Amino acid sequence: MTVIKALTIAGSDSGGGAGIQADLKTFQELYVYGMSAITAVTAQNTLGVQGVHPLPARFVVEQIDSVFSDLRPDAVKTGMLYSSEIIAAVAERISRYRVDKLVIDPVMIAKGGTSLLKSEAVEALILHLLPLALVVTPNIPEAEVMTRMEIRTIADRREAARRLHDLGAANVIIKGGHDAVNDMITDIVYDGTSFTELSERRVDTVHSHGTGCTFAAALTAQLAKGTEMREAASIAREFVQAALTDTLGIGSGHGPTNHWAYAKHKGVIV
Ligand SMILES: Nc1ncnc2c1ncn2[C@@H]1O[C@H](COP(=O)(O)OP(=O)(O)OP(=O)(O)O)[C@@H](O)[C@H]1O
Ligand SMILES: Cc1ncc(CO)c(N)n1
Repeated sequence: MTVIKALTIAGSDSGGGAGIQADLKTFQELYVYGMSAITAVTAQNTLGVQGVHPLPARFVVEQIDSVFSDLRPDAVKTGMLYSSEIIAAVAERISRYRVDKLVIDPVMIAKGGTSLLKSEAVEALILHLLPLALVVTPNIPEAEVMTRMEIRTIADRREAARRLHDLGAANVIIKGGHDAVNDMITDIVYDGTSFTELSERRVDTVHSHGTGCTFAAALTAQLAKGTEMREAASIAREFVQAALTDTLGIGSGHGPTNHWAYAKHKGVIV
């Protein structure tokens, strides 16, 4: 049996719904062996983020080196990176290890409003990391910050995707979860040539903590297996839709999505 492996470089969410925990659960559900390099530890639950404690950049690098020197991953995902020091260090290692399947989820702000990326680090993310991306997966506010444009319509999303591609990301997926207007939620996938729209019915739930991490982790798992970009994005979309629909209903705030739901509904592992 060939074991497919993926590495997530991200922050820890003590509540288990987002960050490293969401990534590893998602990898596991999709039969990918999960590994982690933790950038920051958050004290977090369904009510919000109570504390953030970043790790030194050199210790993030030490974790990455430990993984690569022994367990070469088939794909790498980044999530919360917190500072420009951590971003520069991660980018250097991604280049050094010639990672060709890098998924960047440009995590900036938690749902309750806590910053997970210092504002000074946005430029570093764009300059150092974006050019290394096989795919970047911003939500609408993150895409607005990175492109410095306002995104209202699907045409705006396409323009933002073109700009992020021009900044160096080979593929761009702009997620539509923050579109409060429509009953359908549309993610757009841009490969530098053509656009694909992934539309699903909006799930009306407060239990949506970690959707972004879960989407990018499912995408990473599929890319690690060799699935092509559009198909991988479509499976990731399906994974999140199931995780939002078959809700766990735990916690008294914005609860986690259900990482078991996809396999349960499919009955088989893809
Ligand atoms: N209410 C919803 N119903 C259906 N799909 C949703 C809903 N909210 C988000 N999604 C989907 O979940 C994925 C993540 O999208 P979203 O825009 O919420 O990312 P995000 O803001 O980065 O997530 P997070 O809140 O974890 O930071 C996308 O595939 C999006 O289409
Ligand atoms: C650690 C961590 N990463 C990402 C997110 C975004 O959902 C979060 N809330 N916490």
